Amino acid sequence: MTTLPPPRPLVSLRDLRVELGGNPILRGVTAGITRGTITALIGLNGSGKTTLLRALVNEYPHKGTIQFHCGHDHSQPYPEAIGYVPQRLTLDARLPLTVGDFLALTLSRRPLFFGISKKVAARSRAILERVGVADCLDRPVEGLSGGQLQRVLLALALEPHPELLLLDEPASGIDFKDQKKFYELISSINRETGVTVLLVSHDLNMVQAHAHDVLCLRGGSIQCQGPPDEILTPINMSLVFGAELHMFPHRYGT
Ligand SMILES: Nc1ncnc2c1ncn2[C@@H]1O[C@H](COP(=O)(O)OP(=O)(O)OP(=O)(O)O)[C@@H](O)[C@H]1O
Repeated sequence: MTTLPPPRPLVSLRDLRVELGGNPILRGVTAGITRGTITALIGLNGSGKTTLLRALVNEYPHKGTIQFHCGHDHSQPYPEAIGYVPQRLTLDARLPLTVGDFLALTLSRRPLFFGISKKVAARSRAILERVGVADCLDRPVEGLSGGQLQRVLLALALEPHPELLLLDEPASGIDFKDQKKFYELISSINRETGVTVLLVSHDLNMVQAHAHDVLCLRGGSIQCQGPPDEILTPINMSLVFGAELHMFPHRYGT
């Protein structure tokens, strides 16, 4: 019988604590995020999921340890090896940016008033093609649907080659059909590039179908962690959500 090597964590959290406004939000989180997998972070509203993601990108000061097992320097204000798709993006409608302008602001090292170089325009088109929204390049960001905007943000988060992709409820506000497609896209990017994904989700069906590992937060502490089949049980879910939930095996048609 062959013994499988133990999973290698990309990130180890040890006794991670975050206080916001004088209140303890994360209360000693110890967990590992396995390299190359999709880990779903679940829990009630206010349990600290976004706070955990923000601590990972140094947006919130923390106590305890966040250790990245890779060669990159993660002490920078916003580590380059991390891609982030926020829960929501509030844009000022008075600033009519096209998707191309929006991407160029991040991809280009020169001010937008000098125009967009051919290289940046080609790169923008290529990264939009990768997530299936190349036709949005010349459209105003404000006019995009929720699903299109999330794909544009995902395209940006994948630049240039993150080791860790943080997705904060990336499919909230998207209709069921586009949600399913969005999760499938994330799965295929994870398979093709090997990027490690930490994904906040309230959709337990999608978590069961696409995550390799589930991390459950309750009141700022880890309630349980493990593969979906072991974690998404009625007993665990009543501990995490305080409500009786029954999961049924996923049967998506192709
Ligand atoms: N800047 C802040 N100052 C003070 N308290 C904050 C701040 N940001 C968040 N909180 C509080 O921290 C707690 C955790 O918030 P967080 O956004 O991490 O929860 P969440 O699990 O992501 O919730 P949701 O599912 O609703 O997005 C909440 O009680 C929230 O009110």
